[in-house]
Amino acid sequence: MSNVKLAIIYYSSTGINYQLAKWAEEAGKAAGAEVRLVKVPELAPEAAIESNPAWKAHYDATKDVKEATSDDIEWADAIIFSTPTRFGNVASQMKQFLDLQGGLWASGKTVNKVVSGMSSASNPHGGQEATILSLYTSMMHWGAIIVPPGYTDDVAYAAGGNPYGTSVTQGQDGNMVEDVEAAVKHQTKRTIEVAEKVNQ
Ligand SMILES: Cc1cc2nc3c(=O)[nH]c(=O)nc-3n(C[C@H](O)[C@H](O)[C@H](O)COP(=O)(O)O)c2cc1C
Repeated sequence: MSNVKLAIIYYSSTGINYQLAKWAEEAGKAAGAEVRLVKVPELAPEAAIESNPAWKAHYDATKDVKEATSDDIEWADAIIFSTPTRFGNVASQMKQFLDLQGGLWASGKTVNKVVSGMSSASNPHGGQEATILSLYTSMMHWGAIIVPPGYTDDVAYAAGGNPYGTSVTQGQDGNMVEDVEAAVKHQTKRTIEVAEKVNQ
């Protein structure tokens, strides 16, 4: 049984980062952590969502997933973020959520959170690393403890070998190209293990 409280905070428009988040949730529960899976609020205009059937379908399918709040950050010992790449950067929905944590940051409540990031893009080199690095830049300002997966397990290689954080390519058919489930689960387990050490 782990003493770690793990928040998995994601944004997803067509389901890829939701699936990454779900695998992280599974791994977190398997490790005995207390887990919250939450999505950041959607910001896009209704018309944009309606114009994209895959986006609309995912939006409707995940209506019941709880929305992330500052309380989830304050509550968590460890946080796994998952965000799609948008022009090589963190999705604005995720960025908005981070930017709304100024009050928490100012009161020192983001310090020593153990964090790790995941991402996806439609090209194998479409900006996944840059997106995760952008996320980590904000985490440095938070005084968070960043836990990259590195090459701490061979599963990283089969998943495309991104040491910054697990990332995946979304193919033209909308599905994942690489098999990254094991890498997500390893990254989650490792993040929890580091949080356990920090909690000691
Ligand atoms: C506005 C916009 C910008 C995007 N920018 C990139 C990009 O820079 N590189 C890339 O490979 N894919 C890009 N994509 C594709 C998305 O990253 C991809 O569809 C996403 O990772 C799927 O994740 P999701 O299903 O969780 O939303 C972009 C998509 C949109 C809508």
